[in-house]
Amino acid sequence: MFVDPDNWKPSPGIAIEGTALEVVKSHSSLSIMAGPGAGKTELLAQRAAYLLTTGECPPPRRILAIAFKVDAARNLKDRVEQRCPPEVSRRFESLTLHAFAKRTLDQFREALGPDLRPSADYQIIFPNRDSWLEFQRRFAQELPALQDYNANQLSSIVHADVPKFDGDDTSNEDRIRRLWWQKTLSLRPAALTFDMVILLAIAIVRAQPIVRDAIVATYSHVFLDEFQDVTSRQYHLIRAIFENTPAVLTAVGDTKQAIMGWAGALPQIFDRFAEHFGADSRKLQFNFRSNAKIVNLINDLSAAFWDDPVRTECARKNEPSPPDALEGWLFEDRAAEGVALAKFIKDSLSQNEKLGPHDFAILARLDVNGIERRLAPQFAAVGIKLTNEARMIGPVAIQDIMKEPVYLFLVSLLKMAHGVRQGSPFQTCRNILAGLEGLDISVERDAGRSLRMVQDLVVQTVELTARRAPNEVTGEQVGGLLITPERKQQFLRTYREYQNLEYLEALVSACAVYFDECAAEANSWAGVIESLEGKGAVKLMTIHKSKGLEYDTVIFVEFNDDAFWNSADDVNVFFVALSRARERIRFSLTKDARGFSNVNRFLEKLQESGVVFHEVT
Ligand SMILES: Nc1ncnc2c1ncn2[C@@H]1O[C@H](COP(=O)(O)OP(=O)(O)OP(=O)(O)O)[C@@H](O)[C@H]1O
Repeated sequence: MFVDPDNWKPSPGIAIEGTALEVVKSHSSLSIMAGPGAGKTELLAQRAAYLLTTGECPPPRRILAIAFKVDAARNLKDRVEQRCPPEVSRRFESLTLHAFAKRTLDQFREALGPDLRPSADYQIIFPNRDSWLEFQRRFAQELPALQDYNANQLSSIVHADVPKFDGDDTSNEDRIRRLWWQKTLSLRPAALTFDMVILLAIAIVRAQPIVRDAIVATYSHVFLDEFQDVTSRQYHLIRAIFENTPAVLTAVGDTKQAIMGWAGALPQIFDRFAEHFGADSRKLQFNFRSNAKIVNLINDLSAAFWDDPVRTECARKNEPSPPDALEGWLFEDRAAEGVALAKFIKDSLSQNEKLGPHDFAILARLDVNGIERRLAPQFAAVGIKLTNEARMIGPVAIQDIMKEPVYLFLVSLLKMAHGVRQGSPFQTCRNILAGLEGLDISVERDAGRSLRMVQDLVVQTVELTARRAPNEVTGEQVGGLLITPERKQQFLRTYREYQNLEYLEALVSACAVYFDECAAEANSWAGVIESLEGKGAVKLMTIHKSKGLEYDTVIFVEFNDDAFWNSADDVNVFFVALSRARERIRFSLTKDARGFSNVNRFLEKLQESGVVFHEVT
């Protein structure tokens, strides 16, 4: 049933040799540092496939993959699902640290003493500056010391640790912390920030070794993806559970893509990890993503901006790079820029039939909504759709909706109902359904059952949609048909990230709204499906959202002082954008921008590295 470790092969098209192979097969904890496109995510996916299929992670034990952002968690899960059969990938759990902490609290809440135990229906709150000032104002009489601190300081004090309810308070900070926690925990439902959830999860595993043992017994291996973005509190939870246990940890990251410094990401995290988990470190030296010209540019700029640059080698160096791989454009104003970008993409599409609109990404640091308003009409004028996938529909960004199992389930059924086979909709639908129904499709009887269930659903979808034009069917009808109340309960039980029914319902409504938007613009079901999959549109997103993704052509807009203000993260943000491109990158500047003094250092280095900036009239 298991593959012999010596006969294990990576997935087709993936070359795993040398250090990478050593990492895949490692029995000890390791940290892997590597530059962009070095295959860090792929390496974790291959290691998961290796551990699960060879029995190094034997059933019922599991792999726990923790990422620090929702997108990274989903990316990794998607890759493992693409590379392993469902009965294997089911033992791979990929979730954010927040979701993991919340799950720990939800499962073991009773282990907390009465002073710290929130009500079972607690809500997550996101206090902003005004909330802290309101707290200060309301309780100033009870605790005058509150007035000595500003909003940021109050947040730090409250989240430094769980409060002590016994013994004497030693300081004002202790008293402030205790007051906040008392007030929020005594609300019905209780109100907790995510940091409070993490602190409570730490308190549980510290106080109850049996809980810690249960978690460690579940997971033989732990992956930490995008580890450069971990904060001190998050890292504490990982230590509190896994330090000095047999769990084998694999942390991957790129210190040069650390763009969460503003959110408290820990510097020197890899050194700490080595110290606490005895983890040796490894470096990956190839860039599998970008062509030689782009890799050279990344190397040149790394040498210019960092004291400790690591040169990466282009794994594709024998392939030719396009002559126009790197260019800068300077436009008179934003209106001229919009027209030219639309024309550039339209011309590129007509010159290269292998490209689709979704191979182009427009990246900006900020204000993608404003950029969408500005560019969308100009793109529409030449027949190109632009999707701002960072736009929120209800509580979720479009790009997150697209990765949701609920959404994939709906889209796969629409695809089958309308004969679209690309992307294996049958497998997607059956795997999700098997998970929901608890069926093991490697067993013949369950395989047959899941097949019949899929067929039934396809018939229902055909009945609802086939004889009508897309804009005659609403998203609500599709959602109501396929995501019944019982099905919602199944999703809640199966996908732990769907934390409660309220969230799931908001998500289903968001899917419906997005369906309506796609249907309104398309004149065929194939067109709707293309839009639903984000295929027929050029992508517009923030650089933060582009992390972990890649595109044939990346156009970097608003490269000016509105978006770069000499923050500590500027250089890393710039590198993240640069390294998303496989074939071509464009830097687009407009003379009507506020100014270029903060980005001048990038512009100078780009020109020194051979990027030619044309004035476009
Ligand atoms: N070992 C490999 N052999 C062939 N192709 C690979 C290999 N590893 C990764 N790739 C391909 O290279 C690209 C980049 O891989 P991946 O996204 O895993 O890199 P990463 O290090 O996580 O990138 P980043 O940190 O820049 O987001 C992907 O298209 C992936 O399929």
